[in-house]
Amino acid sequence: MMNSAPVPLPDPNPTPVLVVEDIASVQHVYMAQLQKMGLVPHSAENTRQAMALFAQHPYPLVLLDLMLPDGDGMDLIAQMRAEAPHTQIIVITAERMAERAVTAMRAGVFDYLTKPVSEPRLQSAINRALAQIRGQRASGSPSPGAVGAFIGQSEQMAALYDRIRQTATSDASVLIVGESGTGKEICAEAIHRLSPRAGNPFVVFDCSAIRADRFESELFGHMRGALPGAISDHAGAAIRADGGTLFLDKLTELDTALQGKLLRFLQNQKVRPVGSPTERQVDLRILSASDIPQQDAVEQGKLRADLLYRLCVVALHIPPLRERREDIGPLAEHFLRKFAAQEQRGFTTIPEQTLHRLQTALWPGNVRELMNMIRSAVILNDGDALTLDMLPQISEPPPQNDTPLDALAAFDGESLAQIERRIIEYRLARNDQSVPQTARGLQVAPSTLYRKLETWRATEE
Ligand SMILES: Nc1ncnc2c1ncn2[C@@H]1O[C@H](COP(=O)(O)OP(=O)(O)OP(=O)(O)O)[C@@H](O)[C@H]1O
Repeated sequence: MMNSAPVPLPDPNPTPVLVVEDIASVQHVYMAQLQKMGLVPHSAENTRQAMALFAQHPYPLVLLDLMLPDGDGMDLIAQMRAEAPHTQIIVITAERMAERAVTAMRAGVFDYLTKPVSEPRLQSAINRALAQIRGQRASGSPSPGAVGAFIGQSEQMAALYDRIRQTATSDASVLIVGESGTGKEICAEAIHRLSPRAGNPFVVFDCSAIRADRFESELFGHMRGALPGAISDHAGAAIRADGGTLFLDKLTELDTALQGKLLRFLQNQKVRPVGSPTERQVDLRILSASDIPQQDAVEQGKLRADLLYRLCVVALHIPPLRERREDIGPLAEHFLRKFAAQEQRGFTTIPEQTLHRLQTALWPGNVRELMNMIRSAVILNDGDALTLDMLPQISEPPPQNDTPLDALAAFDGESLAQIERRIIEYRLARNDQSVPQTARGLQVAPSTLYRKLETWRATEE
């Protein structure tokens, strides 16, 4: 019997690597080396090609020449790190200037090699970068399982990514529920990009921006002359999305009469543009989003129950940012890098004090609010560190739970139900009787409060 050494099994998911190098012979050497190491190399000759490939696939590893025919590789570093903060970049350049090496390392590159690079040196740098990538994945720290444009590895978000992956392969309708700015649109886009329809269009239909008299023309399109001002044929959202995904954003802001029309269309997916004599069958996957929990929306008369059943085969909930504070740091760092690169500012760090304040703020506008605040701080300031004085709009942290025990004595002798009622009524009074606002503050669904109010009213009658 032959006694051979065990042959390593091929890696079922080989790592794709982007090689950005304009000299064909050099590019060939790197590609051969990467293939020998069981990796999958893709090549780009210039910054334009590199960013086009990178936009399709944020490569975990990039080998990058700095002198490219259409630009400086340093700009690519900034853009790639802004798009995909966990990508490892190995610079291989003929430039020996120490200053450039320092700048590149500061910009976050993994290694800086000068040409000519020996095979063992290159192999060792690649192996170390791969170990780092594997380490990140194993430790679960930077976005191992994140989907699409999402940043954040809290337990809640990791569970959401799993559900997104599961639902992506099906053709079922998905309703995405979450407060404004939590990432419902990027969730919908991630589902589409992971689905078998990814090669076809993803079209957003913003229900809040539709005038009642334009609903059909926006959704189904119109023929020239069919409406005042219709100077040419117009393809509606349903036709533009044919074969792909139609995302109905801000669903509950659609007038309920129009919701009936939408339901009829969803039942047969037949489109007749305004003014057209003929009907056309389309093939769409429907995703939709609401910032009100679905049952509350039905109870409040903002969503027809029959439409909900059609649109919500699966419901996905995106938690508000205040319920996943561990995501705030990675998100803030991502936005800081991204906007610093975009605005050509030198920001690289968020000091502990700023981070703490970001992590304890309430963020009623969720990730969008955090993003906009960092963007404006970057535009209006410069420096290395994002200091607190650059974030004047940041809200005060919620008061600590240090209610003096004496204050609680006011509830002595009352049942838990009575105390709850007093607190709810107090908060409602402070919020001008707004149930949604009070529910947000108490971190319960508005339906919970509506039900309680109803019960109290009934017991008083
Ligand atoms: N987890 C996240 N990681 C990175 N960017 C995020 C994340 N969540 C939201 N964003 C960004 O925040 C902004 C708001 O996200 P998005 O438009 O998807 O929110 P939304 O829930 O659809 O809001 P609205 O209900 O107001 O339409 C976008 O620029 C999006 O890219």
